[in-house]
Amino acid sequence: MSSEAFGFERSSVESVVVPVPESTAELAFEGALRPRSLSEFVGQTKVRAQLELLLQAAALQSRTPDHILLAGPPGLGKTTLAMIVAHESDRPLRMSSGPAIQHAGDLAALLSSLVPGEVLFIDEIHRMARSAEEMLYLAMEDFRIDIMVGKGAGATSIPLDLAPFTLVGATTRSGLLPNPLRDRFGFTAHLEFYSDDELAHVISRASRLLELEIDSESLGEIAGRSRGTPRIANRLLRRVRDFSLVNGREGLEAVQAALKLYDVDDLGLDRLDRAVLSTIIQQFGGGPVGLGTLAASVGEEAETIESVAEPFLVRMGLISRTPRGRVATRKAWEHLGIAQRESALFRDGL
Ligand SMILES: Nc1ncnc2c1ncn2[C@@H]1O[C@H](COP(=O)(O)OP(=O)(O)OP(=O)(O)O)[C@@H](O)[C@H]1O
Repeated sequence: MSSEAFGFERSSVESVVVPVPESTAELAFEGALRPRSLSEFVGQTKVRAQLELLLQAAALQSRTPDHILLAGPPGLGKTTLAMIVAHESDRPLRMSSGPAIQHAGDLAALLSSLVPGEVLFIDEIHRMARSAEEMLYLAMEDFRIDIMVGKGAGATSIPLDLAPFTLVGATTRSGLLPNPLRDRFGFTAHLEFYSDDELAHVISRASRLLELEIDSESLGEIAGRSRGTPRIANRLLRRVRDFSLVNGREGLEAVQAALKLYDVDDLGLDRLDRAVLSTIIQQFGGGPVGLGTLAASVGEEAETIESVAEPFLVRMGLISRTPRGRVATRKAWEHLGIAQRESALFRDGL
């Protein structure tokens, strides 16, 4: 639409600078870098092969692919894979999320408007309302739902046939899904953290798309601090690009300076990770400390700590989850440069 259509002249438009909120810019950046096919999707070799087979089998039998559950920490490519499933099977994609489905009616409206063969992506499916979950069981199994009309003794249920669809659910907390829901997915993909080599590949692909030149040392440095997560790798690349643009500095030295400025340490720990570690060590003598108490002390949601910080800290061997709570390991004390206190836990080998 032209600027004139809005009732002002082009020259006046050009002089107005409308700031784009950072989150919008980040989202656009993320979208631009999303692989569109399984062959462009880096790493997760096993999951890719499993998905490929599932999609090919469905295509050979001219049916909708089985329902797919994608489980794993944030930023590993669940949304990207859902888009790829739709793209590779040449089907339309509808996107929703658990928090947006707070009543069975929300889900009924969504399901009844699907076109035949559509891929329905529900992100954070573990956060869907319980009443909607129950409706989803029948929908996934028989492509049918029962709609309740009226209340109390006079209530009746009217069955409604749905168009066949493929549900792709994503969750960072597969343990929170009730078994009947989990069992109705034909395939569950557990996404793993990426190796540094795979992340270097992700960053090199993103640099090519952004027409940025980057040497292999810098690639390795960003990859090593990306916490096994492509989203973080792309985000750090963006910060490094900004730093180089503004300061006119390039190469490994610029990468290190940029990441230092943004508080990303050499293991890739960010502010939240370090807050979790230092709280366990400094306020709770290294632990054990329960998740709720830890979250309150750090000033974060327990879910954020459990799904965002903890999987990486456990994977790095910086914290252990014990029946009595979270414990900082010897490596965590060393990493924060705090002298260890001899405790029974260390004697137990933690
Ligand atoms: N295997 C991959 N190869 C290349 N890029 C990837 C890959 N996985 C993820 N990415 C990039 O990382 C970004 C984040 O991925 P995505 O949004 O799919 O993660 P997610 O698991 O859905 O995260 P969340 O759980 O927070 O929704 C995307 O922009 C995409 O470009």
